[in-house]
Amino acid sequence: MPHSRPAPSGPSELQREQRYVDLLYRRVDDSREEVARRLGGALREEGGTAQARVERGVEVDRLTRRLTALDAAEKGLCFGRLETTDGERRYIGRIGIRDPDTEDPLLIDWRAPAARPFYTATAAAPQGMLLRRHLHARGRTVVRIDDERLDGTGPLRADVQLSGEAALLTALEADRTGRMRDAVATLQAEQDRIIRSPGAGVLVVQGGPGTGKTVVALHRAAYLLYTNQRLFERGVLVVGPNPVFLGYISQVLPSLGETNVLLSSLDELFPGAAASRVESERAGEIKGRAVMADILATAVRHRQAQVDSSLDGPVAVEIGGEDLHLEPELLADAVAQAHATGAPHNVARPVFCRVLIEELARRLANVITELEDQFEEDIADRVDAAALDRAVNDDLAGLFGPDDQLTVPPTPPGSEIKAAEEHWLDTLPHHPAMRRLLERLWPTLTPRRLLDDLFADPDRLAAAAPQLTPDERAALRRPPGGGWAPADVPLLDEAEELLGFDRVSRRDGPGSERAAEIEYAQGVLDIARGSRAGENENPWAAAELTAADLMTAAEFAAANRQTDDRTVAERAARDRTWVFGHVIVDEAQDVSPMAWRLLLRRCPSKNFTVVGDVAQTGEAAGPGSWSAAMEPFFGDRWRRESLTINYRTPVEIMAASDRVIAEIDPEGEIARAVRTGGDHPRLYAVPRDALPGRLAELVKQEVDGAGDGRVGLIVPAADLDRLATAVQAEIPGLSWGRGVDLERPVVALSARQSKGLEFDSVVLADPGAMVDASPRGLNDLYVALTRASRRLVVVCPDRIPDLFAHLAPARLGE
Ligand SMILES: Nc1ncnc2c1ncn2[C@@H]1O[C@H](COP(=O)(O)OP(=O)(O)OP(=O)(O)O)[C@@H](O)[C@H]1O
Repeated sequence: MPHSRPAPSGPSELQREQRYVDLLYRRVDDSREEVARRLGGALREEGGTAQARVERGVEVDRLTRRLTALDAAEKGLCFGRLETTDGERRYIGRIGIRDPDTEDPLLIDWRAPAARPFYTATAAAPQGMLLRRHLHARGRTVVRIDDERLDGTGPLRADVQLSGEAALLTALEADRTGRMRDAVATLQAEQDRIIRSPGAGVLVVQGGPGTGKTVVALHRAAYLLYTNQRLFERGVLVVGPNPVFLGYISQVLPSLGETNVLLSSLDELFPGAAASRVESERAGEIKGRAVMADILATAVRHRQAQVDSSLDGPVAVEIGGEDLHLEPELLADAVAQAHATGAPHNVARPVFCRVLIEELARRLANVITELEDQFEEDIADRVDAAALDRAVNDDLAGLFGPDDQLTVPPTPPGSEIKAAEEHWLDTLPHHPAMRRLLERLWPTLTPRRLLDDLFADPDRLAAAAPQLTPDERAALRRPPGGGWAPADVPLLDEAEELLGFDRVSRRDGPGSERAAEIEYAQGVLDIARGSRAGENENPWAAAELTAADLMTAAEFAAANRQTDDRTVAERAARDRTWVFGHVIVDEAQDVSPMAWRLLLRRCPSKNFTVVGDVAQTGEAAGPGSWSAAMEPFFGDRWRRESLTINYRTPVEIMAASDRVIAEIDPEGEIARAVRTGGDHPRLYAVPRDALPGRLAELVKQEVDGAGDGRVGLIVPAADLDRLATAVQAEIPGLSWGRGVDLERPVVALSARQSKGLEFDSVVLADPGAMVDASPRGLNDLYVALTRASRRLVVVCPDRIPDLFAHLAPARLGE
C-alpha cells in the first residue's frame, strides 16, 4: 500500500498550487517570447568578420537550446515540491526558472543539486525535508496532489523504500503507449544515485528486467549534458540494440529538452552501410570475436607486396620498351619504409610508391644516359639518341592526349643524370604500366573492397585467418556484393582504421565531412598565417595573435561548425570520425568484442555508461559476467552499480520466469517486483496444429480487454511470419517485421526483437521452441517472459514444458 496520502486541505490547496503553477507558465511564456525574438534577430544578421560569425553561431546555438528546453517543459513543467523543516519551499520541475527581478529560484531544474532530496529523501534519512509533494497535471491544470511526510509520521513499507510511492504507482499502472515516457517526476533513489554519478570513466549498471536500466541511461544522458558544457559540444551517443527499440525510446530525451544526443543502433554506426543483409547466427558470432581485428590486419598486410610468398622472383615492368626489374630486396625495402611511417594502408601507400618510383627513375636515367654516351661514342650524329624517350612519350600520349605530350629533355649537360632522373620522377607516376604495377603491389583499398575480397576468396581467407577452423571460415564465405549484415559494421569500421582515410574514393562519401571541414579550416588558417606578411614591417605584428596561433585546424573546424545550424547529433550521425564526450550503451550484454572496439573509437577518452543484464544475453558468445565483457577493453578501470527493483512486471507474472532464471543464473540476484496483486500468468497446452488458430483467439481476447493498452505477441523467430500471418487474419491491425509499428494496439515479435520493450499484455507462443532455437534460447525465453506489465498468456504446443510445472495451467476459454 502506498504510504503517501492525498494533500490535506483539498480544493484550496489545489488552487494555491494552481496559482503558483500559473505564475511559472507565465514566466515560461515570457521567456519563450523573448528568446524567440533574440533568436530571430541573430538569425537575420548576416556577414561580419569570421569572429563575429562564430560568436553569432554560438549565440544561435545557445538560444535554440533554450527555446527547445522551454518548449519541452510545457508538459509537466512543475511536478513536485519539497518543504524543509525550517519552512522553505522548493518547487521542482523540468527546467530552472528565476524571478526576473530578485533572481530567486521559482522552479528548480530536476538535475540541480537542490532538487536531489526530491528523489532521495526518506523518512529514515529525511535530509532536512519535512514533506515531498507530487503535483499531477493535465495540460496546465493541476488535478491532483500526493503528499508524503518525511518526518516519520507516515507508514513505512518494510520491503522496499520508494520515493513518492503513489505517484510512482500511478505512472506504472498507466496504459503503455508503444513509446517510453520520461520518469523525471518519479525517479527512485537508487536510480538517482546512478544518474548523478560522475560522467568520467566507465560505469556498468547491472539490473534485472524492468529495473529501469533504460530509464536510468536516458536520464543520465540528460543529466550529464546539463552539468557539463564540454559534453554538450561533443554530444552523447546512446546505443541501443535495434531501430525498433530506438523508436520506442526516441521521445524520452526530447521530452527532457535534450537534442545533443545521437540515438543509434550499432549497425548504423558506419555511415553509408545499411546493414540489411541476413546472415547465419554463426557467421555473426564469428565476426564479433576479438580475433577478427588480427585477421583484418593480416588481410591488409597480405595486400601489400608479398615479397616472401606470392612474389618469388623480381617483378618486371616495361617502361618505354625497357624492361626494368624490381628485386624482392627493393620491394621489401619499400614495404619497410611504408610500414615505418606507422600510417594506415592508404596513407602509407605514397611512401611505398615513392621508394619504387625514385629507384626506377634513377635506373631509367642511368640507362638513357648510358645509351646516349654510347651513341655519342659511336655514331651519335646518325642515331636518334632519344628513341627510347620517344617510345615512352608515345606511351604517355595515349594517357594525356597529344597536347600533353611530354618532350624529351635535351641531352643534359653536366648533371644530365640528375635532370633525367627528375624528368622520370615527374612522368613515371602517370605511366600506365607503372600505375598498374603499383596498384597490384599496393592497391588503394576501401573497407568494402577489403571485406568483399576477403570473404569471397577462400584462399585469401585461409591465409588471413589461420586462427579459425576450416568450418568457421566456410561459415564466413560469401560472394562479393549483396550488402552488409549487422556484424559486418564493426568490421567495416575496423577496416577503415587499418586502411586510413582515402580522399579520392571518399571525397563525396559519408564520413568525409570532418576531414573536409578540417581541410577547409586548414586553408583558412594558412591564409591567416600568410596575411601576417607585414610582420617584418610592423614590429608589433608579432604580438598580435591570429586564429592560427590559438587553434589547430581541427579546433578551428569545430569552432566553425558553430555556424552550422544542424544539431551536434545530426552532424555526428554523418561523421564516422566524430568523437563523443560520453557513450551510453543499452543492452550492453549483447555487444560483441569487435563492436566494443568500434565504440571505443567513438569515445577514446573512455567515458562510458554501460547498462544491461547478463542474464538477458541472446548472443551465443555473450559474456557470462561483466568482468569478462569489460576487462579486455577497460582492464579493472570500471565501476559497477546495481538496480534491484523491478518496476515493470508484478510479482505474479515474475513467477512464470522463476525456473528459467534459476537455470540461467542460479546465484544471480533477482530484482524485487514493486507491484503485487496483478493477474496470474495463464498457461495453455494446445494441439500443435491448432496453435495458430488458438493464438489468434487468445490475442484477440487480450486486445479486446486491453483498452488503450498494447499487446505483444512473442513467438519463436523461425515461426514469426507463419504465426503472425495467421493472427493477422483475425486481427488485421497486427504489425510485424522490420518496420514493426509499436504504436499499433498489437504487434508480433521474436523474443530477440522484444528486448528492451514492454506491453500491457503479452501472449507468448511455443516457449519450448524458443529455448531450442539457440544455445542462448533460455535467455531469449527469459526476455520474452518479462515484457508484460499486466498480463501474461503462454501457449504451448502439446504440453507445458517443465520450466512452468510450478504454475497452474489454465484451460482455453477460462
Ligand atoms: N522511476 C520510475 N518512474 C516511473 N516509471 C519507471 C521508473 N523506473 C522504471 N520505470 C518504468 O519501468 C519500466 C521498465 O523500465 P526500463 O525499460 O528502463 O527497464 P529495463 O531495466 O531497461 O528493462 P529490460 O532490461 O527488461 O529491458 C518502464 O515502463 C519504465 O518507464
